Amino acid sequence: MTSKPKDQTTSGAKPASFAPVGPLTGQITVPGDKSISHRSLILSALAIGKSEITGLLEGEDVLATAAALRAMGAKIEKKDTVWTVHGVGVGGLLQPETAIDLGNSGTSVRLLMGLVASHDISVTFTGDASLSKRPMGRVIDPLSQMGVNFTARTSVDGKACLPLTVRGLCPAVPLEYRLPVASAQVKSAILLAGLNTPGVTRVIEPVLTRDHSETMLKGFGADLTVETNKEGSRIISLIGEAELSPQKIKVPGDPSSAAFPIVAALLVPGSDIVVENVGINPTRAGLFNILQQMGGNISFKKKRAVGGEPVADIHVKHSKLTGIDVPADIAPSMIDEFPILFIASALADGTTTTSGLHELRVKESDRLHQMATGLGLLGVDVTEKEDGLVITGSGGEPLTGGKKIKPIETALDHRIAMSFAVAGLATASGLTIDDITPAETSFPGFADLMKELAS
Ligand SMILES: O=C(O)C1=C[C@@H](OP(=O)(O)O)[C@@H](O)[C@H](O)C1
Ligand SMILES: C=C(OP(=O)(O)O)C(=O)O
Repeated sequence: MTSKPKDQTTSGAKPASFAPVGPLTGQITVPGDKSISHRSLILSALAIGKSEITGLLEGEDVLATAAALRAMGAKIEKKDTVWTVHGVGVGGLLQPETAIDLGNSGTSVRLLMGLVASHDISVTFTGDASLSKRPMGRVIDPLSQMGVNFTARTSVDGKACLPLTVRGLCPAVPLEYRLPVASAQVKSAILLAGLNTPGVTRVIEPVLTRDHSETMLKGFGADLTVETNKEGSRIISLIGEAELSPQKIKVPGDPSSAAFPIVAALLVPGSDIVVENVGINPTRAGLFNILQQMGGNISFKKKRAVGGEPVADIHVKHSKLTGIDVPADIAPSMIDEFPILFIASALADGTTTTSGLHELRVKESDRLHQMATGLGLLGVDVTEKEDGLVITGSGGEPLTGGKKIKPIETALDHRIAMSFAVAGLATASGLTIDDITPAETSFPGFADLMKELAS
């Protein structure tokens, strides 16, 4: 089982202060990609035989996925730097003995709901205060159409939420499903359910989202094809009752984690850093593109492929940034990077507008609201709209919030915590966030790494 979930009322929250530092310099690496790490463990657990994973993100979210898979029969262990997974084969998951606690991790719960849906087992999932508020109907709806049965708690606003129980069906009914929301988690849940389902499971994706599941399913030997129809939608077809063969996987550094030191280096005068071995898959690299358009001096060195994913060393120098209109259609390729983009925008010259970001309201926190509130405390000119923020930046002048203001609330959200940690470097006299511990979900060692860059 996972460690005890953090809860806002009883947690061991650790406030932390971040203040201006000298130039950031040096070469660093960031922890492994979270999305690829979850999928590496899940697909390895379904292969027959031993897979080996290096570079796995050892953050709380991924460790929660590992614990869940162990509870369903996979043997997962770490020796030196290598994780080995002895898979049970597609269809071979066992009934866990107790409920599975997935802590703060939306990806874990949504992907695992799909995974267990086509097994003849019944699994109860729980999570922390943040995960328990997030909508699960988006996964329950398609999987129910496959004949799977769910019981979920209904939230006060009528949403299906954790705790929930999935009663899997084997064989499930194959599904053709058009995604009503741009979500790689929903797409992946359906494809994972399709692995143990006879016939063809098909997902129609009108808006491209991160494509790691498709790439990795093919890499493990699944019969999966992707076509684009006349309207430009992707049609992903998977032939079920698949046999997956074990793999050796190298997980690249997470672009969503690299985003924090990269924006910090853009903001702190005199900085010059290289973040090595970062994934630059176009379905994930929207932030880098936007920062370049804002005037960020960001260049990609030694571009190469690692395990089917494009990777580069990213060189960043301090830059004067200019506000821009961020097109709504770039959102899926930088969906987790908006909090840190808002910090960059708060220091840019001119106004940055964002739109089409309803999804940000149902992440680990309501990210539009948390960011607008925190930026407001720092004296930033920010307007919260229904689907985005409008921010007029300081033109590089330090933000005026200081130690006198109350701690910025992070609401169990790692990206909010790390974004305001970076903002602290660009204040006149520092700031305090109410809890740095959420960073452990995706970026263990975040605060130490930032200190290392400043020393
Ligand atoms: O599939 C994934 O690994 C993820 C998909 C995204 O969520 P949505 O599918 O809800 O957009 C993203 O926000 C999350 O951090 C990871
Ligand atoms: C939204 C995120 O993750 P998850 O949905 O897995 O909790 C994130 O990492 O920003």
